[in-house]
Amino acid sequence: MYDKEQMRETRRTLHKIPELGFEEVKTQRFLLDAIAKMDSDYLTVETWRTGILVLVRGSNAGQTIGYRTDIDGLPMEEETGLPFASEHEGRMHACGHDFHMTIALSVLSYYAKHQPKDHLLFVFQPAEEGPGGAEPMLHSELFQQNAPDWMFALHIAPNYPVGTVATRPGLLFANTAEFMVHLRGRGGHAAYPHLANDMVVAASHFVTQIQSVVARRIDPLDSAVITIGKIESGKKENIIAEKADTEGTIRTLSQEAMSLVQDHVKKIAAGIAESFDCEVEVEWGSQYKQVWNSEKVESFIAFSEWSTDVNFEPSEMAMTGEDFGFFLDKIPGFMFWLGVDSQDHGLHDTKVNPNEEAIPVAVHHLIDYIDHEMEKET
Ligand SMILES: CC(=O)N[C@@H](CCC[C@H](N)C(=O)O)C(=O)O
Repeated sequence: MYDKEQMRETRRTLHKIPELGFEEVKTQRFLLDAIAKMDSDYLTVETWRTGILVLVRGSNAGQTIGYRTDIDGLPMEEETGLPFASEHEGRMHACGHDFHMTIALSVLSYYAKHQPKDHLLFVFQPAEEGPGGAEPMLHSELFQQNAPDWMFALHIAPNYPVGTVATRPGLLFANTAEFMVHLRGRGGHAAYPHLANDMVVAASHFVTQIQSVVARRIDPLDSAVITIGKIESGKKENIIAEKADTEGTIRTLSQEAMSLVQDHVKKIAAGIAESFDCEVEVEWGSQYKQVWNSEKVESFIAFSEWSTDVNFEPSEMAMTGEDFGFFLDKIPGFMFWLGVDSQDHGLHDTKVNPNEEAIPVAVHHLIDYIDHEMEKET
């Protein structure tokens, strides 16, 4: 198995080469090379787009256990100042997928040397941050040929200390929907607003008005979030902008709340077009299913509570999204948080710096847990 030093080196190499969803060419190459070096005659390695599926054939299999890691980075400029910071301009592993991949590779390298009793399917999935690799991968012939009986995955958690694993039965992560709103008016001179049709003002009203959906349309005992993460408009202080493009994401705990919010985003956009006498187009991007932990999570919770190597915390639901929800919609399993102690800078922060000590903790806990699950079946 990888030793601590190899884990650190692997993580740092991956950290330097973040790539966006379905562009993970270097990442895939790196992973394939690392897997090839494991040189085991009971591994079957197949690629699916920029992802990889590795089947570890068990010696006396009664089940197939799936373990998934995501492999893509984010469109962000890293500001950590670390010596192994991203070498790809405008790209960063700011959501821990470099950790996730390193952990998956390390666990795989262990089973490449110690043949498991059951089959293990390692899923290196592209495009979690968007446009979403899980859904098409799940439906691919390749995945279906080796579909696991149950599967699980982890996500780093900056708010928990190293050594902590946290999860809960049922809903863990929210339903998500990306949307883009394009407003088109008439540009002009800053001194003559009455002759133009200002899309900065229209977009500002849109952004403010949609916040009232959460405050006034969602049952206070339910929950929703609407975040506009990007606005693009205008060229100069004295030119009235003829267009504004906004991008946002909706998060809800229920599918009903999701439909309601989406409906109101459309209505408000139409209202803005009417009152500002402009054109509007609402475009929907990827929509992820909630992450729902099946009863299988109980075995992980019990095992983690009993283990002296980790500290188990019952976690709250989170408004983060994860396309692993598509796998869990069809296959029993669960997701859990892994503490990486980056309190000042969280996920999607240009300065997030998770503690690498969490990697061996996760690797050993995963191997112990998988071994325990395989022993139960004998
Ligand atoms: C764990 C995490 O941060 N996941 C992402 C998933 C992206 C969902 C999609 N691109 C969207 O923005 O709706 C997250 O932002 O929660």
